[in-house]
Formats: sequence, structure tokens, C-alpha cells
Amino acid sequence: MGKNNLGAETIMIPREEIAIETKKIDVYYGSNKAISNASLAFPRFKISALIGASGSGKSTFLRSLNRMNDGIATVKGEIMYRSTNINSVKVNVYQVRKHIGMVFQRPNPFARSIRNNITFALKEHGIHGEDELNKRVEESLRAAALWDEVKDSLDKSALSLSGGQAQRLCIARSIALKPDILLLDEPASALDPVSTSKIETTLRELKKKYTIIIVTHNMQQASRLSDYTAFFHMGKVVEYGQTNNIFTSPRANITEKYISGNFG
Ligand SMILES: Nc1ncnc2c1ncn2[C@@H]1O[C@H](COP(=O)(O)OP(=O)(O)OP(=O)(O)O)[C@@H](O)[C@H]1O
Repeated sequence: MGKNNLGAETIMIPREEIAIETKKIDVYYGSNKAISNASLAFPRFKISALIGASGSGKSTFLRSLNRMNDGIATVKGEIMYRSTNINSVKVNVYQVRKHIGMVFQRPNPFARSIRNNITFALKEHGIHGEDELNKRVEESLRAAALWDEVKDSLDKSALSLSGGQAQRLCIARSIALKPDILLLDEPASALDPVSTSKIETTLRELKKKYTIIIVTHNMQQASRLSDYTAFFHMGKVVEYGQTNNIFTSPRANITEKYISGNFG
């Protein structure tokens, strides 16, 4: 069993169901400590939401999970993935990001065709056969619920897509590499409600195959989308548990204040 020692809340997840686990991680920007002693285990094939006020450390924590903080911040502690501590200079960061993909707040497609946005990373990882590339393009666009909208315009520039379509392309680009885990940093915050709803539907489908960890400021989104929720405050994990429990009976006063909109 993986125990999340979180002070206010402890949840138990059978070891074999843990996709990734942080053990007492601290993150520093220079001398400024942004994350303290964060130990969280994320279950496979579930959506886990990271919530908390602006500046509480959600993005910093999320970016540590696939070494996006390399060169920006110092991350101490262990991040266990497939029995390996991936928070080690000995571990190939390129491989880490192949297995643990990331989608950012602002859709950031490359200024290339829709197809090339997906094939670019595949080619970098040594996949060149045209049939295989075409197959992966279709599979990933279907999985991101974008195929029907773009199947006749794969050679058009990705910059011609709407914000919501561009974000689904970024999701497709990440899953084309067949990762295990998908990290999303407020993926819908720049989108309108219809596009947001499409992203949420896509994520619900994707969790059948992927473990999803999402930062969101939107409490309704966290409560309707996620299975587990971690609440961050001033760089610490205050509580972590099943979303239903966190939203209906939070243990800490500060969690209750945050989710009821009384601060942040
Ligand atoms: N690149 C950086 N350099 C220096 N300090 C940073 C950097 N990024 C974040 N910080 C600091 O780390 C702390 C946590 O920031 P972080 O962006 O992780 O919080 P957050 O909860 O994701 O906030 P938001 O919801 O506004 O994105 C803040 O004090 C922030 O100023």
C-alpha cells in the first residue's frame, strides 16, 4: 500500500495501483521554497486534480513530475515511477517526458501542419514508417476527439485552428507518443465553455487508458471531472483524498474556505 502522509488526510492506495508517487519533495526557486514535503501517490487510470489559490505551488509540483523544472528550480526528494526514482540526473529526461506527457495552459501548437504537429515528436523518437505515422496521427486525433473536425485538413497550418481545437491537438500530440501519464496545467482556462466541455469529455475518455493529473482553478471542473483531489496551500499539501470527500466533508478549515470561495 502507498501511504500518503498528509497530516490532515491519509489515503491508502494499493502499491500496484500507483502510477507515480512523490516522496517528501521540496522545490526551491533559488532560496525561495515553493513546495515543502509533498508526498502524494496518484492512482492509475484516474483523474487527480490539484487545486489551491494562485501561488500555492500547484504548477511547480506538476512540472516536477516530468522534470519540467530542470534548469529552473531545484527539486529534492524522490519521484517514484515504475520502481525508479526519476528525480535523478542519471535518468534520461527525454525518456521521462515520453512516458509522462504534458499539456500547458495556453494551446501551443507548432507553426506547422496539423499532421506535422503530431509526427514531429514521433520522428524524433525514431518512428518513420509512413503507415505507422498515419496510424498514430489518426489514433491520437480520434482519442483527442478532434479527428472528425480535421480529417480533411491535416495539411493545413495548426495555427488556423480555434483555441479549443488547438488545445485538443496539443493533447493529441502528447498522446501520440503513448505516454502512461498525462499532466495538464489548467488546460481549459483560456477556453470558452463549449470548448471546456469538449476537453472534459475527452479527458473522461482518456482516463480509460491514461493516468491524468490536472491543475485547475475551476472548482466545478475539479468536482465534476476528478476522482481524487489534492488541496495545496502555501507550498504544502493540506489534504488529499477522494474528490467527493474533499468537496463534501473537507477535514481542514482552510480547504473548506477555499472550495466555498472564501479565499483565493
Ligand atoms: N519560474 C519561477 N521562478 C521563480 N519563482 C517562481 C517561478 N515559478 C513559480 N514561482 C514561485 O513559486 C510559487 C508557486 O508558484 P506556482 O506557479 O507553482 O503556483 P500555482 O499554485 O500554480 O499558481 P497559479 O495558480 O497562479 O498558476 C510562487 O511563489 C511563485 O512566485
